[in-house]
Amino acid sequence: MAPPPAAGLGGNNAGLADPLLPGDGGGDDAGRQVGGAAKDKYWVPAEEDEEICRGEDDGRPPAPLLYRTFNVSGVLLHPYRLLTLVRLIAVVLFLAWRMKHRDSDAMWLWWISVAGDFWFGVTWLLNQASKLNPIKRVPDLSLLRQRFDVNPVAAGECGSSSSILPGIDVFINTVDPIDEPMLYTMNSVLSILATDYPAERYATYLSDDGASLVHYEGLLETARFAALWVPFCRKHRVEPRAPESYFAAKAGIYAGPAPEEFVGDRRAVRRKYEEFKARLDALFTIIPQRSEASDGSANSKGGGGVKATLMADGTQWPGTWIEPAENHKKGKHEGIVKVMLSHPSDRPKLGTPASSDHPLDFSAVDVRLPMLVYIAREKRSGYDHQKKAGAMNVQLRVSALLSNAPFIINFDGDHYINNSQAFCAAMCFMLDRRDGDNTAFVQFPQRFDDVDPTDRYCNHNRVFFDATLLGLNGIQGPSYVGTGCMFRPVALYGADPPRWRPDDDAKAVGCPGKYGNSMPFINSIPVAANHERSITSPVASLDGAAMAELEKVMTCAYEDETEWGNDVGWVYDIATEDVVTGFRLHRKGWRSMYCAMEPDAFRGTAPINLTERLYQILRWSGGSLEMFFSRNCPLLAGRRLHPMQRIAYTNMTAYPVSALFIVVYDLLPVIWLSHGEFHIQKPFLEYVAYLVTVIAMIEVIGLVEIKWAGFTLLDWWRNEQFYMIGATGVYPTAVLHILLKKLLGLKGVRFKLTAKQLAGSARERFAELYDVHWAPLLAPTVVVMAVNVAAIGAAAGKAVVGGWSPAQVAGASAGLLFNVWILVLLYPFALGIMGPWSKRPCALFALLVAACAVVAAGFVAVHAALAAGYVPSWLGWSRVATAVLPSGWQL
Ligand SMILES: O=c1ccn([C@@H]2O[C@H](COP(=O)(O)OP(=O)(O)O[C@H]3O[C@H](CO)[C@@H](O)[C@H](O)[C@H]3O)[C@@H](O)[C@H]2O)c(=O)[nH]1
Ligand SMILES: [Mn+2]
Repeated sequence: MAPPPAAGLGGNNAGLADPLLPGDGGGDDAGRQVGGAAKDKYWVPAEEDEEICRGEDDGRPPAPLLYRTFNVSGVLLHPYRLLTLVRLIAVVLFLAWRMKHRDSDAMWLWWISVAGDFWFGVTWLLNQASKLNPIKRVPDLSLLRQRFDVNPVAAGECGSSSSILPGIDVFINTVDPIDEPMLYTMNSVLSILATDYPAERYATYLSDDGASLVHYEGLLETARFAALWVPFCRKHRVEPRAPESYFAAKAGIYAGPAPEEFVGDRRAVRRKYEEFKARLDALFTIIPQRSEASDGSANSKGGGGVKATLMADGTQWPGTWIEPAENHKKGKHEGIVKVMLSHPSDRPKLGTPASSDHPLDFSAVDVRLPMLVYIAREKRSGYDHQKKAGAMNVQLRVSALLSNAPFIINFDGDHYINNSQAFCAAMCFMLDRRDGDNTAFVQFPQRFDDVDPTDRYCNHNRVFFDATLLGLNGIQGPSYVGTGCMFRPVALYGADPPRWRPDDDAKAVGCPGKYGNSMPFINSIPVAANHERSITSPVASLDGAAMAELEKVMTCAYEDETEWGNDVGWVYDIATEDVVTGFRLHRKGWRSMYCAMEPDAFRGTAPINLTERLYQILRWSGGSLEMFFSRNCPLLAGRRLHPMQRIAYTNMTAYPVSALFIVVYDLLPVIWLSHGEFHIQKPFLEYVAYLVTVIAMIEVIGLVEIKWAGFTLLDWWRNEQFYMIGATGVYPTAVLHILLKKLLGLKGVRFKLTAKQLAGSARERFAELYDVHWAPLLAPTVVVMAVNVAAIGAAAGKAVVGGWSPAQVAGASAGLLFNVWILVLLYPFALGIMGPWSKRPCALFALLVAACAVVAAGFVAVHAALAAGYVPSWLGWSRVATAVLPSGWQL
C-alpha cells in the first residue's frame, strides 16, 4: 500500500525510513510490500507512532517500530461518523414516530414490525459502532530484516545462519484428495516450503484427516519436486511460489540476480512440474493397481479377506484402504506420523552447478528444505473427531514434540502463500515492542482465485475483510476467521497475556492435568513461550520412545478428561471453530492484529456454486448462534474483553436472528393478493418515507465506507444482496437448528466440507456457477421471490381493474417499491437457480415480466368472474345470483 509520504515521519529517527514508499525497502522486498494503490490516499499516519518513535526519556534510542499505524483521513472519517450519528437520530425519530402512530390494519403485525424495526436499528448500530475507528497497520519488512536477519546470504533471502527470526510451525489441513483436489494441497505445501523464511526456522505439518495413501505418496512426490522448485524460487525470486498459480500467470518483472538463466531455468522447471503433476495424477491408478496386483501374500491380506492397500515397498498402509477393512476405514484407523523431510542444518548449503543431468545452476543458491511432516491422527468409532478443530489440536501436540516453535500458522488445504514475505510480515506484529507480546494472533484476509468476475455470490466478502476487520483492528483486534492466521501457541494453551499476568511468573499456564498425560508435551509448553530461543529445536532422532510419545498424543483417547477443545487449543462442539477460538483469546485479554498486504499474502478457492455457498453460510451463521447460546457468549465475558469488542462479538454471533423479522417483511406482500388495501402502518406514505430514508442512509454510509476501505460499489452491493439472500433462507434455518438443538437436544449445524472445483480443468471456467443443486435450503428464498413477483402482478391486475384514487395509487407504488427492492436484492439468487440460462440475464427479466403478467391476468380474470357472480367451488366455478367481490376488492 502506498499512501502519500508521511509528513513529520521518517525524519531523524534511526531506522524509521518510510516503509511505504517504493524503493525504500532496500532489499528485494521493496516493490512487494508497497504495491502502490490510489485507494490508500485516504489513510494517514497515526500520530501515536510519531510520539513513540521520539522515544522515552531514558536517552537510549528506542527500538524501531516494526509496523506503522494509519488512520482514515479526516476528510472521510468525520463525514462517516457524522452520517452514522445522523442515521442513529433518524432511526430513533422513526421509532418514536411509530410509537406515536399506533395505527394499522392488523395490530399484531404492527407490533411485530415495530419489534423488527427496533431490532434492525440495534443490530445496525452494533455493526456500525465497531467500524468507527478503522486502523491499518503496515509491517516494515526491511526493518525486520535489519534486526533479526542480520547477514542474509543466499541471494538476499531471509535464509541465513545469522538469522534470529523465531521459529514457526506451519499447519495445513486436508481431508479428501478428490473433494479437495490434491493438486491444490500440494501446491500449498510447495508454496510453504519455498516461502521466504529461513529454512531451519520453520517446519510444515500436513494433517490428512482421510489417512489416505494417495496423500502420503503425493506428499513424498512433493518433497522430491520441492528439491527443484524451492531453489528455483530462491534463485530467481519468483512470486507466487505455488507453481500452479505461478505458471498460470504471465511472468512479471524479473527480480532475481540471474536474468540470463531465467528463461531456460523456467522452461526446465515447468517441464518437471508437468511431470510432477502427471505423477500425482497417476497415484490414483497406481495405488489401486499395486494393491490389486499383489500376490495374496500375508502382507496384502487385511482382516476379512479384503485386499490391503499397499505402500510402494509392499507393506500394508496403516491408514484407510481402498477396500475398507476393519481398522482401515474412514473414521477407524490408527494414527500415522512420518517425517518426510528432516530438519535441515543451521548453515546454508549451496547447491551444485549445472550439469548434464541437472540443467539448473544452483551453485549460489541455498538448497536446504524445511522440515516436512505427514500426520493422520487416530480415528476410532465412538469418538467425535471434531473435524478441523480436532485435527489442528493433534497438529499442535505433534508439532510441540517435534519442533515446538513459538509461533504457528494455519492453512486450509486449498490456500497457498501468494506473497512469500507473509511470514515476515506477521512477525513484524508479533515482535513489535508495543503490543507484540500481547498479541495472540495475526489474521490475514482471505482472498480467492476462482471467483467469477462479478462475484455473484459475494465470495470475496470485501465488506467484511476490508472494512469490518479494519474496524476491529482499531479495538482489540480482528476476530479469527480461519485459514491464514498466525498464533502464539502459549495463548492457545490458555496462558494469560503479559499485560494481565499478576506477576512475572510468565510461563505458568495452569494445572498440567488439563493437557493430558504426556510429560514431554507438558514440558514443551513453557519452552514454546520463549521466542528469543533462537531456533526451533527438533528432536535429534526419532527413537522408539519419541515415536511412542508421538503416537500417544495422536490417539483419540488422549483428550479424554482434559481441557482440549475447551480451555486448551481450538474449541470443540461448534460448526465454526474459528470465531469462538479467537473470542476465547480476546476474552483472556489478548489482542490480535490484522495484516492485509499487497500482493495478497495468501489465496485460496471459494465455493462458487450457489448451494455450496449457502451451506457455507449456514455453517457460519449456525456456528455463530451456537456460540451466542454457549458458555462462550460474548455477554458473559469478563472485563478483559474491550467493551467495543464485546459489542462486535455480540453482533457477530447474534446477527442471524434478524432473519426472523426479515422473513415476515418479505412475506408481507402476500397481502396484496387478498385485500384491496392493507397498511401495516398508517399514515402509510409517511411510514414509507421514513423507511426509504433510513434504508437510503445505509447506502450513503456505504458509499463513504467503500472509499476508505478501498473496494468497489459492486462489492458493497453484493454484500447487501447476499445479506438478504442469507436472511431469507439460510439464517432462519440456522435459527431453527439452534432452537431444535436447545429445545430438543438435537445436534447443531454440522461441519459440511466445502467441495472445491478444480480450476483449469476440462470444464469451462466458472462452470460451477451454472450448476444448480436443488436443496431444501433454497426453498424459502424461492417462496419469497414468488410472493413478491405475485404481489407485483396482483397490483398490476388491480390497476387494470381500475378505480384507484390518486392516494391509493401513491400508496400502492410505495408498497411496490418495497417488492421491487426485495427482488433486486435477491437477483443473484434468481440467477443462481436458473443454471446455464443465467448467462443471459435478459431471459430472467423476460421470465419475471411474464410471471407478473400471468398473475395480473389471473387477477383480472378472477375479478371478472367474481364480478359476474361466479364463485369457486369444488366442482369449478359456479354461478350465484349476485356479484361476490370481497369488500376489500371493491376498488
Ligand atoms: O474433518 C475435517 C473437516 C475439514 N478439515 C479442513 O478444514 C478446512 C476448511 O474446510 P472447508 O470445507 O474448506 O471450509 P471453508 O468454509 O472453506 O472454510 C472457512 O470456514 C472455516 C470455519 O467454518 C474455517 O475453519 C476455514 O479456515 C475457512 O476458510 C479444510 O482445509 C479441510 O481440509 C479437516 O481438516 N478435517
Ligand atoms: Mn475453504
